[in-house]
Amino acid sequence: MHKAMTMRLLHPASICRAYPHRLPQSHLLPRCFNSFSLVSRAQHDRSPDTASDETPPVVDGWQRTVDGLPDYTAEPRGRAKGVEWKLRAKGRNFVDFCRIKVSGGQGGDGCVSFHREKFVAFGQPNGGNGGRGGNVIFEASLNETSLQHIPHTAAAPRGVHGKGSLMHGHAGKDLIIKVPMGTIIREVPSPEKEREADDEDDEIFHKSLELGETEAKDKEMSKRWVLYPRLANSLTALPEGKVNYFEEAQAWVAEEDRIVEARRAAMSKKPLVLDINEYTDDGSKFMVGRGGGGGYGNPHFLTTQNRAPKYATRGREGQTRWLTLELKTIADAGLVGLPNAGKSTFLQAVSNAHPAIAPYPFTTLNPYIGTVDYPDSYQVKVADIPGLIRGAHKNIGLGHSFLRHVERSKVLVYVVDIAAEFGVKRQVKGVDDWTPENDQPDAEMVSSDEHGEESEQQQARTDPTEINEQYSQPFEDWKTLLDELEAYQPGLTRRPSMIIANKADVTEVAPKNLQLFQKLVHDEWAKRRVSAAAVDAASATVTDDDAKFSDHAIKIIPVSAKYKKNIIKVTSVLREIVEQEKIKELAAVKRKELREKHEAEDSGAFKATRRNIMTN
Ligand SMILES: Nc1nc2c(ncn2[C@@H]2O[C@H](COP(=O)(O)OP(=O)(O)OP(=O)(O)O)[C@@H](O)[C@H]2O)c(=O)[nH]1
Ligand SMILES: [Mg+2]
Repeated sequence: MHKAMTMRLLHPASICRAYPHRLPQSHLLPRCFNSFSLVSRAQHDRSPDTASDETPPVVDGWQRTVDGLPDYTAEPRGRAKGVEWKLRAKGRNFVDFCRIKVSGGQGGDGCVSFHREKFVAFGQPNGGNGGRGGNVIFEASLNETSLQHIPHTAAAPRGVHGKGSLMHGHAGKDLIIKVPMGTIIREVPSPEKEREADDEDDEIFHKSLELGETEAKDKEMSKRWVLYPRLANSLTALPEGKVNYFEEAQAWVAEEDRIVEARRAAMSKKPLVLDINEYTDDGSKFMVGRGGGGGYGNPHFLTTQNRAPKYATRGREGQTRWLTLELKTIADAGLVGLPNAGKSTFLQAVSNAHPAIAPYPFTTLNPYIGTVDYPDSYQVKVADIPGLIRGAHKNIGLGHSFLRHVERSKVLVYVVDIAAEFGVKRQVKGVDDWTPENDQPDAEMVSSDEHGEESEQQQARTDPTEINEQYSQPFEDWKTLLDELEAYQPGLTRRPSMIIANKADVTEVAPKNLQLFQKLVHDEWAKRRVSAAAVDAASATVTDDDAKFSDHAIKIIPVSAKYKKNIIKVTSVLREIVEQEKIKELAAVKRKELREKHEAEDSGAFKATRRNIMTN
């Protein structure tokens, strides 16, 4: 009985080793645990109850037909839950935004100690200083691609306390956290709630203890000072005529504290903002949490009058900051398109990347970067992002926060499915089933104009191609993309752009669609440029080159990403635009550097004159 109970508690692997003769034939399989599960599954398959079950058994992820063959018409289990599961943002292991609390390590405490030796009655003070606390440092790294590894709190280790015989404590080790290129670090105010809760906790603690006045004073003192045993008693009962050197030392330390506080306040006047961009070198380091200084050992307070100081200071607290980290991928071109437009297929066709490609929406969940290699070793980085859908700015679909990954791209590449037809491609189950019918206007609008809404709905139910010959589904898709980009960041669509009319191999509809699409796009682009120029002229504030509307006409290139047709043309056009933009950007950077240099020179001259005036 006892043996049987023990067996039940044992891990299957250990049972394998302990009782090999009790196992079925399958114990010869390499892993015991697998053998058990296989046996149980085999038994399950054989049992008559299971055979009569209404739902067919699932093996290797595929449902089985009545004959026991895999039913390839049914979706595999994992995939069936795909879209809904993804929409709930489950299973995402890519993090592009996070908040972190960094705190530098506290300094080590100084030590109170005196030299002890035979025949030396009163040895000199020899307590060592404490080591400084470790710093929290961010290091720009090309090897990181996500913020997943960033901890919620990062505290550097504290400095080691000083010891007797003048042994200084060593400094705490710096905590180095690698952050990917393209990360923007911003300091944010510390959450108020937490601070209040902390204060309350302290108060409750003090009240519960009901500390007496002297006890509370001692407690306060021990936060800053390390005192020799029974020093406090000797100070209170100081004989007349004796000087209290401890008060003198307290005044020095208070003065130093004031200076340190003032310096810290001056340094933290402006909240920290760091941009680790493409001009940052790999391995560059940025200190974000400074460690506190170490405490002084008692020799620090030695004077000609006071030969035996019996006090040392504690280490200072490290700097604490709350930071947000936002990763904005750096690429030369960003692919923007509806789900299933073929963005990932295009990336695979032009670059060395192998993103996931499948005929269901939101295959791509995380940005993916591919590099297009040209014969002369020139490279263009292209970022593939999840698909955008109408209403993404209202958090429909996967939302639009992932657009931060094309925000820094020099060129926007719209990928449009040129074979799209009204009501055909929108019947994909899940998210992509938007039609003009279920795009209901806002509740306020409904109440204000009920009759108008009715007639609008009636119109929307019919096929727009029947009413309007100029209706083009690819054009509507492209406009959706523009609207969503503008909703994310006004002015983003002014960037240099090109359009890839993908799926041009679908010859039944693509050529007809392309003609109408080209005409409509060119008209719309011209209209946008004119209105943008008018807005710029009205507001004289637009001086930045980036904010101006891109000066070239938008190019539309028919492509078949799946069959790799017209790829050379599209990559050469892409390179042309990227090169132009790089030249412009470089010129802007040089201008900025020159301006900064002049400013520095001017301020230097001013300082020199001031010094001259002071010395004269
Ligand atoms: N006929 C044809 N099919 C294509 C072409 N390009 C892509 N497809 C198909 O379109 C489907 C979707 O392709 P993806 O590359 O996954 O589309 P995506 O835009 O990355 O989609 P999401 O990642 O969901 O946003 C796949 O079944 C592709 O085989 C093309 O040029 N011609
Ligand atoms: Mg994709």
